[in-house]
Order: sequence, then C-alpha cells, then structure tokens
Amino acid sequence: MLKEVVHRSHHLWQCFPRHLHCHDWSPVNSKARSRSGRGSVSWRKPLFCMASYHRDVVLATNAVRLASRLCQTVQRGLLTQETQTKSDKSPVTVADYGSQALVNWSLAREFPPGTFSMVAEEGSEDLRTEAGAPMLERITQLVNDAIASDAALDVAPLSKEDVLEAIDWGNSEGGSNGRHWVLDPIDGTRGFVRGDQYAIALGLLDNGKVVAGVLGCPNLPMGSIANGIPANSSEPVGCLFVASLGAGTTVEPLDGSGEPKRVHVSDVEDTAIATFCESYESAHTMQDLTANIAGTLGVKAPPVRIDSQAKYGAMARGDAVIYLRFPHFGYREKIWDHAAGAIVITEAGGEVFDAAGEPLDFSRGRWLDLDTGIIATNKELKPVVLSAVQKCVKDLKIPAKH
Ligand SMILES: Nc1ncnc2c1ncn2[C@@H]1O[C@H](COP(=O)(O)O)[C@@H](OP(=O)(O)O)[C@H]1O
Ligand SMILES: [Mg+2]
Repeated sequence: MLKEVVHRSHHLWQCFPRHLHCHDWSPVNSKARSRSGRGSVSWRKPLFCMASYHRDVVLATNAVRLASRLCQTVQRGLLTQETQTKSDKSPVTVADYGSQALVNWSLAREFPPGTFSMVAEEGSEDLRTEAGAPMLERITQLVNDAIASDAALDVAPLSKEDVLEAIDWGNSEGGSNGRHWVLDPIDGTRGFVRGDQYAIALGLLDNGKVVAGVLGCPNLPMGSIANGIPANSSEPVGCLFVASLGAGTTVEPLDGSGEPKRVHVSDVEDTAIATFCESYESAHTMQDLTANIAGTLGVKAPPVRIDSQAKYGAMARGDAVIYLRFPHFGYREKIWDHAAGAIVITEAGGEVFDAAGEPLDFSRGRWLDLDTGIIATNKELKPVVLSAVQKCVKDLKIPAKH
C-alpha cells in the first residue's frame, strides 16, 4: 500500500509552485492544503530568501514537525518496554524507528520514483524478528496517529510492512554525487530516554556539501540556555532551527506559534567571557581534555552540557561560544550526527572544523573521516581555539585519525 501512496502522490512535486520567486514566498507549517488537496505545504511572505533549496526546506520542515509530534508523544509516556538495546548497546526506542519512518514517508512521497536517497541511522532488521513484532505494532500505531493528527495528510493508514519499508528507505550510502538526505530520527537517544534534550536532525547533501538543515528540538527553551537549562521555567519550550545555503539560519517555535527569526553565533572575542558546550554523556566526549582546552583558553564558566545537536542550535543563536567534541579512541563519527547541525552553525556565521582546522567532509558516505575531534566557534575565535586544541591534543598524545 505504501508504494501505492508514494506513487499516487508523486505528482505533488510537479504541482509545487516552482515559479514563485523566493523573494515573494516562504514556507509555513499550516493545515492548508496544497493544490493537489493532499499536501501540507502552504505559503507566506518570507523573512529571507531560501535560494534554490526553498522547496526542500519546506518539505524538511514539515517532515521534522510531523516526526517531532510522534517523539513528544512517546517521551511523555515513555514505558520501559518501549526501550530495547541495539547490538551497539545504545538505547533505541519506538520513537527512533517511528520518527525515521515518518520523515522518510513524508519526503519520499514528494519526489519522483528513483530520485529519493536517504542516509539515516536506523534499519528494520530487529523489527522483522519475532521479538520485534510487538514493537513494530506500537510503531505502526504511533506513525498512523501522527499522520491522522495532521489534517492536511489525507491518506489511508500505513500497514506494518509499509512502515518497515519506509524505515529501510534510509539505507543509502550517500557520497559525493547527487542529492542525499541525511537523517538522525532521534539524535541524543540517551537524553530522550532520560527525559532531557534530543533533536530530530535532517540535512540535505548536494554533491557532497550540506546545503540545508532542519533541527527540531522539542525540549529546548526558546530563551537562552547560556546558564544551563532552567528548571521549572515559564519559558516556552520547543525550537525549530532552519538553515539553507546562503539564506542564513532562523529559529522559531516548533509548534508553529511564532515567526522565524534570524540568528547569529556569538560575537564574543574574549575567551575569558566565552562559554562552551559539550555532550552531557562523558562516554561521548573526553571531558578531561575539553576541560584542559577550556583552561588553556582561560574560559571561566563551567561547560553547558546537553545532549544532541540541540547544542548546534543553541550555539547558532549565541547561547554558547564554543562547542568541543572529542570522542574516546576508536569512535567513528557518522554524518547524521552533524550534517544538519553544521549548516545551522555555518549559516549563522560560525565555523565547524576538526583538530586540523579542516571543515567536516560529508561526501564520503555514511561516516565522517576526520582528524581528532569536532570544534565549532565563531570566525574570530577559530585561530585561538584551534591552537589550544592542537596543544592539548598533542599533550594527550592521541593517535591521529582515530
Ligand atoms: N562512544 C561515543 N563517542 C562519541 N559519540 C557517540 C558515542 N556513542 C554514541 N555516540 C553518538 O553521540 C550521539 C549523541 O550525541 P551527544 O553526545 O552530543 O548527545 C549519539 O547519537 P544517537 O543518540 O542518535 O545515537 C551517537 O551517534
Ligand atoms: Mg545521533
């Protein structure tokens, strides 16, 4: 049935008003129907021109919002039986699979057959076993509930087979040619399970370069988290960061209740008043090393520790000046953990680079092949941060290219 849905809806991409100039229109998350009567795209005057990736940004934004609703439902009612262990021992929930199925389904139906390529984190193997059957049942229900909650999505419910198939559309190898979407359906699964920060992170590669990125951060306050996440704050929560090549980065409420606002990385040039952020999980970064780097730079404030690419979003609006990530020996970074976040930073005027000072290379397939670590900061601080990183890494005697 899913194939049928996808096939029937392929005309949507042709109906899209490509003739509308980017100066005139921008996306809005609305219940209004597209010209076909089945899409969820509507239009309003833009804040910023989104160049040639305008349509992709609209589709990505709708997909991330749809998946965010599923994730929020699951996090609210998280039950222990909704968590299982993948072979790599990281927790994976029904929401990871459900979010991936929804984003893939939502995007694939908008492109002509054979032109949709997605590099995504999850695969359906475990769900196809007898032990995975109850989980698949629950995921299918969650996916259909999310679709039914969107009045613009007038489609028949998906079957379990449809859901498995949609999850597996994420098995592309990516690479340096053509267009590839990149998805982390729940980045920061550990934060998600803990009830903390997580992100739905969707990027688009065009010939190996990230050209668009959308970060849905359902638990991130709209206000600054420079001093940490406030407990019991009345601040609205839930941010959507959107970036595309040459169009800047915006933030808006994830629930669509406000307008997008342009953001910029911090312009702090004095490291003594700079703040830095890093992973909450000490297993994901060498916090001793980052403390050393911060000390070398004269950073006084304690690190802001939060899960997921919400860090990139927070940095893009100036909540932190530096992001330091140094996985323990032997860990290989994947592209879906950084693609959307990297363009959210660079379009906000910042830089993302490795310990050799090189930008991240997303053109080599599912993995990032980089020198030690990932660092983000503003252009002014890059030289001094890089020099402190290189000194501290050398002192630590980390083997190159781990
Ligand atoms: N040992 C490790 N070192 C570094 N990163 C790791 C890791 N184990 C898992 N990760 C990655 O760290 C991501 C979370 O990032 P952060 O630490 O910034 O919250 C995880 O994303 P998932 O939750 O999507 O699996 C996973 O890809
Ligand atoms: Mg991740």
